[in-house]
Amino acid sequence: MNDQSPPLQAENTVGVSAIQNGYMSGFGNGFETEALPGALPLGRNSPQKCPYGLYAEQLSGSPFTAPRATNERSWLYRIRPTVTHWGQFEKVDMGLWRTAPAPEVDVPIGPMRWDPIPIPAEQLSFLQGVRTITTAGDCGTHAGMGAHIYLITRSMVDEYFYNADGEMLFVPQQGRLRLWTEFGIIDVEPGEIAVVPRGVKIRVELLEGPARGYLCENYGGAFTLPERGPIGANCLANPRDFLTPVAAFEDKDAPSRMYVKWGGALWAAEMEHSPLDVVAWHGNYAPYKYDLRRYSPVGPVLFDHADPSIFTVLTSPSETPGTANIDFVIFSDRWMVAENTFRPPWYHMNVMSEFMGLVYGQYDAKPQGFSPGGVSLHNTMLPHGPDFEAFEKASNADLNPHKLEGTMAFMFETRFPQRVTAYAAGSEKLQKDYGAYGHSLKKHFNPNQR
Ligand SMILES: O=C(O)Cc1cc(O)ccc1O
Ligand SMILES: [Fe+2]
Repeated sequence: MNDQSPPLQAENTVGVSAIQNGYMSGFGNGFETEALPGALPLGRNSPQKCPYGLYAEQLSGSPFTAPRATNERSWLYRIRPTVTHWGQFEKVDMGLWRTAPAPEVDVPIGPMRWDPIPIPAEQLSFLQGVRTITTAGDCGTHAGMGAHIYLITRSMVDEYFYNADGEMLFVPQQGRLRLWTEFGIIDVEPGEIAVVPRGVKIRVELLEGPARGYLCENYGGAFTLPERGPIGANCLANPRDFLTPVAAFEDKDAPSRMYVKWGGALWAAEMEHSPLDVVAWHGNYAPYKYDLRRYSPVGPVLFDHADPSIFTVLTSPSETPGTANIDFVIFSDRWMVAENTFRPPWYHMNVMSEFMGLVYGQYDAKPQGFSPGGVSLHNTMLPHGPDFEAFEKASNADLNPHKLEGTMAFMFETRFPQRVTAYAAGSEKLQKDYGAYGHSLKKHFNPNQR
């Protein structure tokens, strides 16, 4: 190796190479991976006998007949097919997890904001620790979302779960998780996200805790990368930065519990072995993770503030072009350079509804009161924008290039109005006076001075 060769990574590249031990790089690729040599049948999906005495099972995330661009399925070669895991299911308590439609309380006609929900000392597994803040659309028609906070203080042990109601986008805010999935192992921490497609079995282990984060349960079209249009072939979220785990399996016989969220209810059955028994798999329907700090934002380089859609990481499309079921949008480190421009978000009203969270740092439209771990909700066609402090500061600031640093806010934006749960409406963390933040904005109008 030549001593003069450039460093492998640019100065501001985060972490190590995309191809890390245990992950494969790319978004929506047709992957193939095996945890035992030769476990993957060659040249066909369903041989008369699979290697190692495995069972073949197809997991279809899209209708069989979906166009190629949206057709998603994987073939799993497992110790036992999922039907063998199937015991006597009983409905169990869902805790504070809610599913749309959930018209529990009247939704206030105003902005809402919550301080971070504290993580209790009590033992909470992932399933016990989900607290729904809002629901939108109708899970039964595969439209809309649930927006949740998760609080985790213990690992799931011999407990497994899959969600038939939607795919799950994890946005960790505190603590590290290991998602043991049928497809392999994903470690995820604040600054990263993980997506578990509908129907994929998992066990959530707490690597470093306690943990808190946001969870978007997407009842609609699977998250995909947004079109880049005139931006071209690069920037925003680049496909190579998405990481899907290599196959890993448990051959474990032990009294276990299988939980399934199905039709808005939680069901549980006893079983005698781990369902994370997939020795090899191939296909394009699989969980993945992504480091949000790899996102390459594109924005106004001369003047004005662009629509937040330029910061879309993933989008869940609806049947209507351009009308997302959900957009997952981030506000991450970036330079603000626009001349003669009010640089923070403008005042606006939006037909889409906006659920926001903060992973770390400060959000420029709300420098105070919106804390990491907190939530804000700006519902369909309700006015919002910078608070007094943000407005006065931005309208009087020197417009030198300025870097917003150490910040990671995000938005789950959906085409549907969001309903607040009884839990969220009754939470003592709901900021009672937030709805009136607009009142402190001053009148500056002077007809005699342009
Ligand atoms: O309301 C918000 O804070 C989110 C948001 C940010 C932005 O830059 C433009 C529009 C928008 O809704
Ligand atoms: Fe907004």
